Amino acid sequence: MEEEGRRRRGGGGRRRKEGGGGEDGQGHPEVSDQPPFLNAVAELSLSAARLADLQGLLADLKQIESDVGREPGVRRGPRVVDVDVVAVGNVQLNVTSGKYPLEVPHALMHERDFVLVPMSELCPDWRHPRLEGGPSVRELLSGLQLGSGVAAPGASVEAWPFQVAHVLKLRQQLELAETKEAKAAVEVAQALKARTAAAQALACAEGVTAQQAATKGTAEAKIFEAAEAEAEAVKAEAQRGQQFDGTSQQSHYKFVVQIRYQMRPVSDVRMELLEGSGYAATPQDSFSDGGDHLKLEDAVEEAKAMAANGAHIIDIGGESTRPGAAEVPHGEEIGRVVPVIRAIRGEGLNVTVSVDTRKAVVARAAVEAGADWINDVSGGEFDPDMLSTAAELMAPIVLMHTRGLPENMNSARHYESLLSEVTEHLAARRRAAEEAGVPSWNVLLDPGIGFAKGMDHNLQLLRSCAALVQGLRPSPVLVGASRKRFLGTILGEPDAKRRSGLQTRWSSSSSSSSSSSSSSSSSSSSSSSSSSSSSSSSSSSSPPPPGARSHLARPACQRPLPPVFPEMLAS
Ligand SMILES: Nc1ncnc2c1ncn2[C@@H]1O[C@H](COP(=O)(O)OP(=O)(O)OP(=O)(O)O)[C@@H](O)[C@H]1O
Ligand SMILES: Nc1nc2c(c(=O)[nH]1)N=C(CO)CN2
Repeated sequence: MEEEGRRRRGGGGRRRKEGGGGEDGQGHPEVSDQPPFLNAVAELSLSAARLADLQGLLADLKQIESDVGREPGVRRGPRVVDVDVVAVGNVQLNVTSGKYPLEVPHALMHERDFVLVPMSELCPDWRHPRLEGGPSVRELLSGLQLGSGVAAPGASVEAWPFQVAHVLKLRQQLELAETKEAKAAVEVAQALKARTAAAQALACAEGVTAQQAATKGTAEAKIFEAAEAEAEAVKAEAQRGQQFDGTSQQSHYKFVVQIRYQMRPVSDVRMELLEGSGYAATPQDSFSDGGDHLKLEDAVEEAKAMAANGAHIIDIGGESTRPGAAEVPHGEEIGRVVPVIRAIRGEGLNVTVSVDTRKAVVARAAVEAGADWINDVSGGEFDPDMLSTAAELMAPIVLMHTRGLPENMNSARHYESLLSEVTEHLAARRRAAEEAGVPSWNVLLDPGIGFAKGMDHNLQLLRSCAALVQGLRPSPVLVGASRKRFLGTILGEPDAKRRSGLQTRWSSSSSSSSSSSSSSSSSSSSSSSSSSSSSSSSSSSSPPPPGARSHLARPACQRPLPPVFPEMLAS
């Protein structure tokens, strides 16, 4: 009761933020170790029928949560979406029976900064009908210590997590609708649209384009469609001149709904193998395709085979990044990559097409030809126009860690503290990208395995993937390790083409630690190097190559999902 009494006096005495640990005031432990949420509130007007059946309304909200993909889990724990009724005008309700008990206003709304901050923009003068003195949202907020990640209204946008800034931006862009109700409904739709930003980040992490994500009937697409339908319905009702709250005092029965989307759990951000990193339109220059892909048709066939074998990302490069490689003039580079990108796009393959280039003009030509994202091994440092070009193209960009140029990077391998130097460098590159106008959700970071790094550095970075992901959150982290030289050293396989077997082993969950790569069966064929050999090789029973370490052979990757490196390599 004491607890309850304190809670009901308002925000002044209690200073808690979700995720702060302890209990939540309702006997549910807070789950502090979870990814951040995108928080929004929206105000809608209720129809008379809805007002008479608020539990039915809650049931519908629960249905939306489930449609979006929420599954039963730990109370207050990670959830992809949470839609709560915050308040309904000055209604006070506490129904404890039924499938969905309902307390209105929401029992904890007055002590949640993530509710009060957005609410203070929407309806700062709404008064809590149950708390002593009927404090307004403004007053409740002023008595509350803000948690990190939530800024006071009016604070600079930089202080906000990017998701919230995005919601704000959308709100500013709102057109004035004819009626208050329609405006509110459109606003919900707009706020939900903010999710597309997150969708894009997820799409990057999952190796699909945002466009594909939106057309795939994903959670994001569904909720957005639902919100738009709602907006249309309310608009239509408004046009018919109906009242929505069943009373003549519409503003009393505004219904405030809180919508929280949880960002993808960081531990779940998948480390993509940069499939096909050796797949270049430049046979003489490519670091590991051995000159197999001279012809466009071969390149397309290879791309098809890779996609069929579960590749999520196909990286097209027209300039080798191998140590010592020389620069290719940009016109020539464009001539190498653009036809391949066009041809692959023409095949309609469900893969992310990445263009591996350090040059802005090449990136532009490639994106215009259909590439989904830019992969810049110089982290945007080689060409001063790269980051602004990515911003202008609204293209996601992979920023990789390296030092110097491919010509001299091998002489820049001294690190005092590898992990922190790589992490700090990447964080600085991300800041530079943001300053150039690239939204942070369009940035992917890559530690650059093999770039200004020796064998031990590579292994240390791979073992530290979890720390990298943690240190670089919330950006997706991408790792390209397939067929690199250090793997050949470990496996005793100097021929890059034959190293594809390592990937095969990773991807073959049924293989035992002693089963080996059989890329030899296909590596001599011009159209089946790289990951295309994986399906044929899983049946192999040839002995492990000399020097193969059993821990690397641990099966982990279940196609089509790519492996998570930390799980794979941490011993
Ligand atoms: N105003 C309200 N809005 C939403 N749910 C409510 C409300 N009042 C009571 N509930 C009840 O709370 C229960 C748990 O809600 P939910 O599953 O959204 O919890 P949660 O997401 O873990 O926590 P919360 O929503 O409090 O952040 C539901 O079964 C619902 O019936
Ligand atoms: N982002 C990224 N791009 C690459 C990488 C890599 O590891 N990461 N490796 C390559 C071949 O050495 C070529 N391109």
